[in-house]
Amino acid sequence: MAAFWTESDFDDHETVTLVRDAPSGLTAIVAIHSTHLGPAAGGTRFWHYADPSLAMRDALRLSRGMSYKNAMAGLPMGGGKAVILADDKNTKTPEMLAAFGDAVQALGGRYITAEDVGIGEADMVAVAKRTSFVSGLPSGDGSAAGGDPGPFTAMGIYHGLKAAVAHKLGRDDLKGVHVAVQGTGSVGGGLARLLARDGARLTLADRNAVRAEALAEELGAQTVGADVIMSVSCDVFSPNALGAILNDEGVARLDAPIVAGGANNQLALPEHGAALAARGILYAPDYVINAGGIISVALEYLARQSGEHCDINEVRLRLKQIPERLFAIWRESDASGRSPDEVADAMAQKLIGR
Ligand SMILES: NC(=O)c1ccc[n+]([C@@H]2O[C@H](COP(=O)([O-])OP(=O)(O)OC[C@H]3O[C@@H](n4cnc5c(N)ncnc54)[C@H](O)[C@@H]3O)[C@@H](O)[C@H]2O)c1
Repeated sequence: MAAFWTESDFDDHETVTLVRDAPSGLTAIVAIHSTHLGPAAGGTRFWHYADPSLAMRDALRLSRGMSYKNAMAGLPMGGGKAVILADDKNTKTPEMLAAFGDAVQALGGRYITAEDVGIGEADMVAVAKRTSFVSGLPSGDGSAAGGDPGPFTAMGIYHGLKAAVAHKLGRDDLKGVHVAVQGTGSVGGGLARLLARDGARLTLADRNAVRAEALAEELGAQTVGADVIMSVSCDVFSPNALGAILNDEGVARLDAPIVAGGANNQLALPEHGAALAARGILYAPDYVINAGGIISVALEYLARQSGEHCDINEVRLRLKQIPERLFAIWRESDASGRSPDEVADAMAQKLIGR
């Protein structure tokens, strides 16, 4: 693999910091893609990578995604992302989190961190002991936004999925609309509960079959194996597990007129957005539909900085605006013939001055 600084993912970043703390064993990358709209906000991923260059690539792609996501969500935040390189036993210690907090503090507020895959609320509380540039902290009595972003992400996807059904199928409700949900974790599980409440017909799959079956029993849904969920004949395929599932094979397997779900980086390559459009499948760009979590953590952070309480109703209001952005993208896509992901990227790049 070429040196990371020659990679195309690298060269549109403002700064990329490699953090090493020998006493704690911490190795981390903090990628700041853009601070054009405000401090770079984006979570910290804790993951074991077979090759460190894959960690760099992940950080770079995810931080650029955060710039686009924050801009399209109308937040006064730029985009960044941190990756902590875990060992093969996923050893995570308080010393490591403290050293990571010190590294975030040393960036002086250019990067604001939060939870991501492998990092939970308790970890953020540990990081917050060393830096104030943290969000996603527990919200206490539930009257304020903040804490685990998963439920807010799920709520935003629910609104966006309804918008997709209205745009593509001309339906204002979800009664009997068949949704195939890939991944029933924090986001997919929360989404499935909201869809069930509206009378949607659900087919669920998770690599952890026990988890999918328990949720199916609770909601009166069906389950299928994780290897076949993408081929289920349905109205909406909702990816809420892994990225890069919309590759040549994945796009060919789909038997649904809509793809609307929360997984980050769903398109394996940009050309797969065009491949979906060529098949007549409506795509809800991932970073637009899954912005609910960052909306919550960003508003929590901004409120805390000004010594205020973040009103959960303000977050709910902003989540309800996700459909407006999607409709604008789809209208532009219909008018121009460009795929929705291409339209969304162009809108986001304009917003961040690129
Ligand atoms: N949590 C958030 O607020 C948030 C925000 C934006 C985007 N996302 C993205 O949404 C996705 C899900 O996040 P989450 O927080 O729900 O994670 P999670 O770990 O709670 O849930 C993910 C679920 O997917 C399952 N899974 C993994 N591989 C699978 C496969 N091949 N087939 C079926 N199921 C599989 C896992 O077993 C797990 O149950 C991720 O791509 C994440 O990056 C999450």
